[in-house]
Amino acid sequence: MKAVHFGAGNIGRGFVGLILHKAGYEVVFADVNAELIDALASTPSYVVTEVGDGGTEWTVDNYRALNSATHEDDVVAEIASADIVTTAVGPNVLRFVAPLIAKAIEQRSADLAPLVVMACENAINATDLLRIEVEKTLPGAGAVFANTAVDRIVPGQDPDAGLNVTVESFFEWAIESTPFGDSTPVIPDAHFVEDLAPYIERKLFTVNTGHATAAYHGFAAGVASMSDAFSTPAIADEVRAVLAETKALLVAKHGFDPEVQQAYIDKNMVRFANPQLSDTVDRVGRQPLRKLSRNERFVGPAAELAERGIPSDALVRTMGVALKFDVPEDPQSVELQQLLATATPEEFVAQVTGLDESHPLYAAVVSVVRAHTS
Ligand SMILES: NC(=O)c1ccc[n+]([C@@H]2O[C@H](COP(=O)([O-])OP(=O)(O)OC[C@H]3O[C@@H](n4cnc5c(N)ncnc54)[C@H](O)[C@@H]3O)[C@@H](O)[C@H]2O)c1
Ligand SMILES: O=P(O)(O)OC[C@@H](O)[C@@H](O)[C@H](O)[C@H](O)CO
Repeated sequence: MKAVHFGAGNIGRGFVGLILHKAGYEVVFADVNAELIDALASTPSYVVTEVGDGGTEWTVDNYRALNSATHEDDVVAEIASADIVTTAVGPNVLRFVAPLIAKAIEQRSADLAPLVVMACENAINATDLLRIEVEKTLPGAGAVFANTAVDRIVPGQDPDAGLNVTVESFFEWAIESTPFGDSTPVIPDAHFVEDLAPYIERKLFTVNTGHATAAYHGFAAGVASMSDAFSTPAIADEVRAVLAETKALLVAKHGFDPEVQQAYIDKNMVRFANPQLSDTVDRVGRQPLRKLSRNERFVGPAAELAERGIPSDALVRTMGVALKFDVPEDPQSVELQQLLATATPEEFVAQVTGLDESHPLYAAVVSVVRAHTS
């Protein structure tokens, strides 16, 4: 069995690559980072170290690595004969890998089972976004496209770690089952669910909303590490406040038992504060324009709460604090600061959040942007 995985970064090596390896797949990593690909291609194995309860060490081998910028045809040929193709490149990069997947589907022998395509990104229905991009060059692409929700905190790695990755011991990979019919792939560490929407929304609007809230309040308070941010009582209070709001939405929308959702929040508060994970507010707050966009972890739940007449004050307050995120190495942070300096609050809200003035959340968001810029 063979899987081609785009994005040999943190989650690629420390989560998707590991789980597919454990499931018995030969993994072909494809990435545009030449140094990383050269290192993988010349190293027969790397180690994933899990920290936290029940953590262990895994050695990943039986992989190959290809540079998808310089060896596009080779990558296409690998996908054409693979069982599965996965991505962990970031939602904004899916459009760049899609043409390779489209070419591979076109070249694929009719004797093979359909290719399984799964995007493993922090975005709602990321595989659907990938499918739309694939179908721009190959309308009606004949493959199995399955959405997934991936959860494991994999921080930026120590530069001396080489290919080895330190991750938290917790992980969850939920995959929608319906696209597979009766030929679901065997991936023992994943679980297949009929309706992914509650899983992905619970994950994104709890784990990622809470995480980003700590990152932005932490950045504003001059705190660099995520564990320090979570051990600052005022920041932990802000996280609890936003998660109380997203809980109200998840309970109302998906019918989650409030006590079960509260237990999920409490478990995540412990995960977030794991002192053995050296995670930074710069990583967790990265790409603030993506994080402040319409269907993402703040505007998404806040908009739905406003539509239901339920308060979202802590979410909106955090959006205001996110505007302070000023990290010169992060191109979206630079763009955010330029926009704040040049656009009116109304223009900023329309462009960044996609809310229009008739939306019940619009006035509150314009108001925090105005307070920030005046
Ligand atoms: N790190 C985590 O804790 C975590 C957890 C769950 C989900 N995710 C999601 O996984 C995705 C990747 O995150 P990450 O933390 O691993 O980031 P990362 O920066 O460590 O890895 C991304 C990799 O993608 C590669 N890449 C960029 N453009 C590419 C292209 N056109 N073709 C092939 N490869 C390309 C980069 O070179 C890099 O190696 C994101 O969507 C993120 O939200 C991350
Ligand atoms: O990857 P992002 O930029 O969408 O979000 C940053 C972190 O919140 C994220 O990577 C988490 O560590 C991860 O989603 C945990 O499962």
